[in-house]
Amino acid sequence: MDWQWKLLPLLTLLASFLFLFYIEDYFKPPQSDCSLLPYSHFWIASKRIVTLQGIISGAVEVKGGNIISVIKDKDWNGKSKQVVDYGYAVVMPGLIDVHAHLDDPGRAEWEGFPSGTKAAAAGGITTLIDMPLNSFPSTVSTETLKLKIEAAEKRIFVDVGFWGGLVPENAFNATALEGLLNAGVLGLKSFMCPSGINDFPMTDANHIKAGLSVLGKYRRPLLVHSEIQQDVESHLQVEDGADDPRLYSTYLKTRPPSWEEAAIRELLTVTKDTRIGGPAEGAHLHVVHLSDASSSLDLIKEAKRRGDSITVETCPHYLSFSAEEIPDGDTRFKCAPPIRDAANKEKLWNALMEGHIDMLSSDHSPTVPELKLLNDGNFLRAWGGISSIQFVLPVTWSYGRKFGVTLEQLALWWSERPAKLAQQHSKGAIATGNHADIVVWEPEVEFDLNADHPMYVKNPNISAYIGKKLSGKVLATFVRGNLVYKEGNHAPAACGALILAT
Ligand SMILES: NC(=O)NC(NC(N)=O)C(=O)[O-]
Ligand SMILES: [Zn+2]
Ligand SMILES: [Zn+2]
Repeated sequence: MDWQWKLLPLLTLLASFLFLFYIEDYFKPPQSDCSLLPYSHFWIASKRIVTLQGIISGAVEVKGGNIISVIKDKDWNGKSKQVVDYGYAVVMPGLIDVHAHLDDPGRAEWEGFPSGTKAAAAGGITTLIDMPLNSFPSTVSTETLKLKIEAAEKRIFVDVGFWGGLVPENAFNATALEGLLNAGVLGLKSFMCPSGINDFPMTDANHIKAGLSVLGKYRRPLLVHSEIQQDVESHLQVEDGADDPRLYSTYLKTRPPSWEEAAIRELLTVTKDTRIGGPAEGAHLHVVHLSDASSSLDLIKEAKRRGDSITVETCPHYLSFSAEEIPDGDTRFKCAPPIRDAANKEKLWNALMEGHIDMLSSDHSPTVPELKLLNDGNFLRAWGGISSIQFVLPVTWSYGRKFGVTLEQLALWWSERPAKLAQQHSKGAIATGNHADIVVWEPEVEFDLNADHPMYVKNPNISAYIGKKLSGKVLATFVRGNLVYKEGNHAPAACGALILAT
C-alpha cells in the first residue's frame, strides 16, 4: 500500500497544475502586484457605459489588457463569469491628459513620476503626456529624453508619453529634431514667451516654421504656449503702491488677452504650411491652455475654416475660477495665461459646448510651496502654475453641469480628442480592440475637497481646488486592464507603460 501514499503528493501536484492551467485565463498570480484585481479576463458591468455609440447598459469584457467585447444588457449573461458590477456608476474611457508637468528628473521635489501618476490614477487619468520642461534638464535632445525614460521606468502608475522641446538650439537643426522624434517623443512643444525655465528658451515664428516642416515628415504635432510678451509691465506702478502685487488684478494687468492674440496671430502665419499640399503637410499645431475666449479664439476659428491643421485646448481652472473671486495673496491661482474675468469664463464654456475648443488638459504645473510664496502672496514673483491633476474630472463635471455638459462630451474632451492629438489609436474610447483604460465614477456623489482629503501629489497644499465642494467621485481606474486605483488604494507595483512613438 505504501507506494500509493508516495504517489499522492505527485497527484496533488498534477491536479493543481491542471487547475492552474485551466483557470490561468482568470488568475495571473505573477502580475498581481500591478492590479488590485486577481483576474486578467473579466467583465466590467454597469448601467451607464459611455461608448462612441452612446450610453449603454451592459458589460465591457477585458482580457489581457484589452477590451475584447462591449456587450449590451440584452446579449449579456453575467452568470458564472468574473464580473465586477458597478451598478449605476459611470464607466467611461480613462482620461488622457496631454499637458502635465511631472518635473522628474531634476525637480522631483516639485512633483515626480510616482506622485504625479498616483494622483492621476486617483483622478481617473489613465494616460498622461509629460511636458518637456520644469524637469532638469529639459527634454530637448535624445540624451535628455533618455534621462526622462530612466526616471519614469517602473515608477509610473498610468501610461506616460513625452513631448520633446522645440527650442532655438534645435529648431534649425533637422538632424537633432529627427533624432528626438526617432527616439520616441510624440511631438514637440515650444513657448512664444519666456517659460520661466532657463534651459527652455522661447521660440519665434521662424523656429516654429522650421519645426513644423520636420514634424510634417513624422506626422506629429507641435504644441505651443501662445503668449507673446507686449510692453505692459512697465506701466505698472508697483513702486508707488498704486499696483499692489498681492492683488490678483495687478497680475492680470501684466498679461492681457492681447498677449495671446499676438501669439496666435503670429502662429497663423506659419500654420498655413500645414494645409494639404503645404510645405508642412502632415504636421499639426495645437494651441495649449487657451484663456482668452475673444479675439484669440476667433483667430483659431478662422484658421480652422481655411483648412489649417490646428486644434486648441483649455484647462479646468479657466472654466471654474474667475479673476474677480481670487483672494488677495492667494498665489495658488497664479498661472499663465492668467485666469480672466467671469464673462470670459462663460464665453470659454460656450465655445467648448459649441465645439470651437477641441479638448481639455490639466496643465498640472506644480512647484514647492516656497516658490508659490504662499505666505508673502506676491502674485508678481510667485511661480506660475496650477496644481490640479487629481481633480480635473470632478471639476469639469461640477462646473459644467450648469452649461448642460454630458458624459459623452466629457469623454470627447478628455479622452477621444486627446488620444487623437497624441496619436494613441488604441486609446480614448471604450471600444473592442482598444486598451482597457477605464475610469469608474459616481457623478452624483458630492465631496468637500478639504485639507484632509487624500491627495497624492507631492505638494498638496498648493492645490487650487482645496476648499471647494465638488461632485463626482472616482471609484476605480483601470490601465490596460490592471485595476491601478480603487477607492483610496493603489496597486502595489507601478506598472504603467512608457509610450514611445515609433
Ligand atoms: N513653466 C511652466 O510650467 N509653465 C506653465 N505655467 C503656467 N501655465 O502657468 C505653462 O504651462 O506655461
Ligand atoms: Zn504653458
Ligand atoms: Zn504647461
